[in-house]
Amino acid sequence: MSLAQAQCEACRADAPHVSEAELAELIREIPDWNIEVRDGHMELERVFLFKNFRHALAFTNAIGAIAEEAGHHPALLTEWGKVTVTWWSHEMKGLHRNDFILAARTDVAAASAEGRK
Ligand SMILES: C[C@H](O)[C@H](O)[C@H]1CNC2=NC(N)=NC(=O)C2=N1
Repeated sequence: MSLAQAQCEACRADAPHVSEAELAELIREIPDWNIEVRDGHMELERVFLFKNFRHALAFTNAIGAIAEEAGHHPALLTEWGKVTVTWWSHEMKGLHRNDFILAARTDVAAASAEGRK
C-alpha cells in the first residue's frame, strides 16, 4: 500500500514524533519535499508552480478538501502561479507520520492538477 493510501491517525499532543530512522524511511517516499526547521520543530514543505493565480487557487482548494477529510491541516500560501504547502502537526509541535501521509496525498493531487508549470 502506498503512503498516500495509508490511514491517518488522530493527532494529539502526546502522539509520537517520527524517529530518526522512520524519518529517513518516510522522506524517501516524498523526495520533492524539504524539511524546514521553524520555531524549534521540523516541517515538510514543497512549492508547486502554476501557469496563473486561478490554477494555484484551485490547487489550494483541492488540498483544503484533502485536509478537511483527514482532519489534519497544512499551512497554504497561495501566490500568482505558486502554492507553498507546509505540513506539520501543530498540536504536538513536530512531524508525525500523518504529515508524511498528507504530503504524499498532496503529491497525488498535484499529479492531476490543472495548469502546472
Ligand atoms: C481538534 C482538531 O482535530 C485538531 O486541532 C487538529 C486539527 N488539524 C490539525 N492539523 C495539523 N496539521 N496539526 C494538528 O495538530 C491539528 N489538529
